[in-house]
Amino acid sequence: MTSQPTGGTVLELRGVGVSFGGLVALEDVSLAAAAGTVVGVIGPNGAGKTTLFNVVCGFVEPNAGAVLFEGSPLRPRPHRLASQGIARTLQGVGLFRGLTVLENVMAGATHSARAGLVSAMLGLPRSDRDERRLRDEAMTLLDELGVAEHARAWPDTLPYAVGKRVALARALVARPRLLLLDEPAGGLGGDDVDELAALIVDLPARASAGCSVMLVEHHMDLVMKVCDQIVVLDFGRVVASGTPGEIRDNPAVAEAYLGAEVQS
Ligand SMILES: Nc1ncnc2c1ncn2[C@@H]1O[C@H](COP(=O)(O)OP(=O)(O)OP(=O)(O)O)[C@@H](O)[C@H]1O
Repeated sequence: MTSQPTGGTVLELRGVGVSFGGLVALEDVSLAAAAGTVVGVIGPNGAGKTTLFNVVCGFVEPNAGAVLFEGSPLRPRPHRLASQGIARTLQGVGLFRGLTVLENVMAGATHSARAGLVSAMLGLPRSDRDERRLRDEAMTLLDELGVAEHARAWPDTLPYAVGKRVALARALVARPRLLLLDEPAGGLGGDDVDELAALIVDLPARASAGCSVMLVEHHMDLVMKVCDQIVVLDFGRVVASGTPGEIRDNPAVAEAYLGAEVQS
């Protein structure tokens, strides 16, 4: 890996290491995610995938290496992530139960609204124009993701697959330049996974606000379908990276998964 940021690289990890006490969760991990692409991070259980995401989000501080976002050192702060241009969806759904679907999506953009939902919750004055703009943006996203009819519903009443889409809308409303998807297909059935794949493939090229995508996923079928580049972790190290075709044929990948159940 070069020491100069390459043009068009949105996220770069250089020699990142993370230890939890004596346990090495990531060791000398280097990877680069090109702008406008979908990058998959795969590997058996305990390989370090979630830890890698947590490093990018600032939940875990690496004890070695560097993280660069758009060529500059990234000092991620979980509470400021959206304003730094990064959004993340969680495993499961993770919507706020006390807010409607529309309010949940609006809450994803509070950093960009001069006075947003947080102000509203705190009873602070806010600009009607800001709120209208945010509401429109949130509705547009729900519409794009095919779940606008649920805008006034409460999260608890939603079918699981709809909840996942709402969570995606909430992440997208902040117009991230990098979107981290943590097991987006988890808990979804076959048809829903296919529809999700189509949505993910389109994310980098969205007219309103395209973004690069990095995803952690056990669902191999989805990974192979949507990713431009795949990074394979095993015991905290990168054991392979390449296109889906290269990864499929890589013996080191088969070895990493030997004995591990691969969901397809
Ligand atoms: N906060 C923590 N404290 C101690 N050990 C941790 C912590 N977080 C992760 N680990 C350990 O680090 C290693 C990597 O875990 P991580 O959750 O990143 O793997 P993963 O690839 O996401 O696994 P899975 O596919 O099961 O979610 C594991 O051995 C895990 O037990």
